[in-house]
Amino acid sequence: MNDLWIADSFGKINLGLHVLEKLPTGYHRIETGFCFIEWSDRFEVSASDAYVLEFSNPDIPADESNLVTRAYRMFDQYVGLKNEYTFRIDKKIPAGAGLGGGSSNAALTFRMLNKLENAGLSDEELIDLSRSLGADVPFFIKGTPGIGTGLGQDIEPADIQPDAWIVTVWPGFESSTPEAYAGCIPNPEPDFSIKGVLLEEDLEEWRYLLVNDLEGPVIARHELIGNIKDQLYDFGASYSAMSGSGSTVFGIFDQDFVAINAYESFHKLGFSVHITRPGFKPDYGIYLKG
Ligand SMILES: C[C@](O)(CO)[C@H](O)COP(=O)(O)OP(=O)(O)OC[C@H]1O[C@@H](n2ccc(N)nc2=O)[C@H](O)[C@@H]1O
Ligand SMILES: Nc1ncnc2c1ncn2[C@@H]1O[C@H](COP(=O)(O)OP(=O)(O)OP(=O)(O)O)[C@@H](O)[C@H]1O
Repeated sequence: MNDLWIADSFGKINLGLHVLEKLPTGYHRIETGFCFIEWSDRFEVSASDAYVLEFSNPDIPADESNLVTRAYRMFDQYVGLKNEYTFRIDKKIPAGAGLGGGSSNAALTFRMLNKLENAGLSDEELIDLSRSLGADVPFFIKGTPGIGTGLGQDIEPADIQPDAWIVTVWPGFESSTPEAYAGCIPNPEPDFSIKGVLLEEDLEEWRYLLVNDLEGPVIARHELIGNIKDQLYDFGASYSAMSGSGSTVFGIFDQDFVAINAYESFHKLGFSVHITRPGFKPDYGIYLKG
């Protein structure tokens, strides 16, 4: 019988983001804090005669442009595949939402192929292979909360997963990453570092110190993102911000009943909303089904 392997592809949020400098390549040097959310896609993978990619959500293009296909082709090119595989993905994380769903899928594709093919590549080797696929992919391969510098791909593990509830609210539309960066004026010398605030300041202080430099220009185009942020503060969030280049907004709450009230209120309004437990640690296991 053909083995069926399952694993979860988790989303991320950015706890603050400084855009420091525009580089000659057009990319930007940044500093950001990455942590995990429980919102995840489910992968089911088995060996097959040819490569097949299927999504539960037909809106995701399952073609050569897909980050799973690009990771698959790259692994085949640089490492070599002995078998072909079918990937069935139950897609729950909204795309273009600032939650890194596509990047997380690419990272899990590398990790699954590495395991199923017994290729034995280290995380660092997988990270080097993945860099051209997206700025967020190395974080998802590393699999630990941390501070991202450079293009956001140099990850220094740090204990920054909030010991509090995270409510993530997707406003219902995509937000463009290139447009978000293009709308932002880099500041090479911010008054404080994201790392310093996340490691040294209490959660209650974050709203006065932390920023996401991409937020202003994106809110100027999408007022609803700013409204959701205000609403999360009204519901009692200790800290609220847009994640990455948007469109998702998150609120961090100290108390469970306050977080659950915010979650339920957004849910009633028809938003796609998710909640992450304090100190959440993703299960990075790849398991045989059955
Ligand atoms: C906003 C973040 O999610 C924060 O973690 C990332 O910086 C973006 O990650 P991503 O979506 O994986 O981004 P990529 O697919 O690598 O790049 C998309 C586009 O974003 C811009 N980009 C991205 C990363 C970076 N450090 N500087 C940039 O200017 C570039 O215009 C690039 O063409
Ligand atoms: N496997 C995939 N899952 C989701 N989107 C994908 C995938 N492959 C390619 N894409 C495309 O990539 C684009 C960005 O998707 P993704 O969900 O990674 O964005 P994001 O959450 O804004 O990422 P980031 O936070 O890294 O900017 C989407 O427009 C989508 O069509």
